[in-house]
Amino acid sequence: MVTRIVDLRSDTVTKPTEAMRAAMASAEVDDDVLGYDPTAFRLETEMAKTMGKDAALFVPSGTMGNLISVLVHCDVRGSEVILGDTCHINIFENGGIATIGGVHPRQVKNNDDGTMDIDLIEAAIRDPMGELFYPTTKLICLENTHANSGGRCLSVEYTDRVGELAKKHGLKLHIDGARIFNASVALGVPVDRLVQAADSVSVCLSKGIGAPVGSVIVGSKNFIAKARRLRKTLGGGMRQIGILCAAALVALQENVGKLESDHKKARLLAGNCHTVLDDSMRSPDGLNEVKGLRVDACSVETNMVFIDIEEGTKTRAEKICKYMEERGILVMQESSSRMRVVLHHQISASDVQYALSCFQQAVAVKGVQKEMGN
Ligand SMILES: Cc1ncc(COP(=O)(O)O)c(C=O)c1O
Ligand SMILES: C[C@@H](O)[C@H](N)C(=O)O
Repeated sequence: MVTRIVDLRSDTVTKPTEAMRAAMASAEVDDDVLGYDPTAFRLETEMAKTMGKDAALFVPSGTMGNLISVLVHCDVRGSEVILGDTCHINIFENGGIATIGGVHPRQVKNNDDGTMDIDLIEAAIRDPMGELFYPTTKLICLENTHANSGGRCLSVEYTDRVGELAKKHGLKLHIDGARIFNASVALGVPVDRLVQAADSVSVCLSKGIGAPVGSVIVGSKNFIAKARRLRKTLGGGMRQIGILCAAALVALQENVGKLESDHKKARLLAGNCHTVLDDSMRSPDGLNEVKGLRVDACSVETNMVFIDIEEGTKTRAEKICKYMEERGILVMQESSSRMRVVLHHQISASDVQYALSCFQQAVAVKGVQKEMGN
């Protein structure tokens, strides 16, 4: 009988802490459409300062944060945005920038590390001489950390170079910073420096930061004024949102300092990276030593681990996920041969060891071994 659920599906699954619930219950609130909810104002002021931008706006989700940001930058018909082919905006947001915003996506291949080659970005910029035929390039989007690359971090040097390219061509730069704090902690770069080159950033508070709901977009005062209006257009203008913002303020205080521990737990689960020299990061064994599974432990930079089923094994991800779920461990199935686990502050080191042992059993169990031809 399962007595405890170890939820590794995502860092979006965390439950509000008692401190968050207490803050929600006592939050000072007002109508944020007719004026300013005072707690929302506090959160937005804090986030603008933290991110090094002039203004900020609370939004219900990261998806809406990205949509609003793209639509503010791409404000004329026929606009085009350059973005990665495996980025969240392109894969997981229902194509909202096109279906709702009429913005044309111009995909550039994402590299394994989440970057796009800068020369390919530049090659994707439309030549104004062809304006009779071409959409108009208005925006470049980056994603840091890059989720579909396994939570890989974009360096500040790379981000600055893309920013210089955008400026050179009169374009804007938006960063989908759903997990920007994870990148900041992993890189050891202050978050405001990491996004310095960006005109706008969408930051999820409901992921590793652990708030129950919400994201914040940051940018110039003029950008945020337009974003506020667009949020209302999209139905995101909400009334006494101080109840949600109070939890986010607590989350920012409580959890940014725990992100490094989330990363360590991810490395513990993934296993040794052959290039790791620091023994404090070594783990005696990890998923990368489990026969039948393949994990690139060296690509684990933050809180995500992608787990592939080795070539030649006949088991499938859904079988392993089911086996794990029967033991109280929830894992995200990415495909028939790929699974993802995401670490967060409500996963303990003992949970990690339990998950590791269950994965080992899952691929050692007779049925699976037989299928694996052992
Ligand atoms: C990289 C990235 N961007 C944006 C989002 C969207 O955030 P939300 O789920 O709050 O809409 C997510 C995940 O949810 C994400 O992983
Ligand atoms: C699934 C995806 O939309 C979500 N952002 C996650 O990483 O869990």
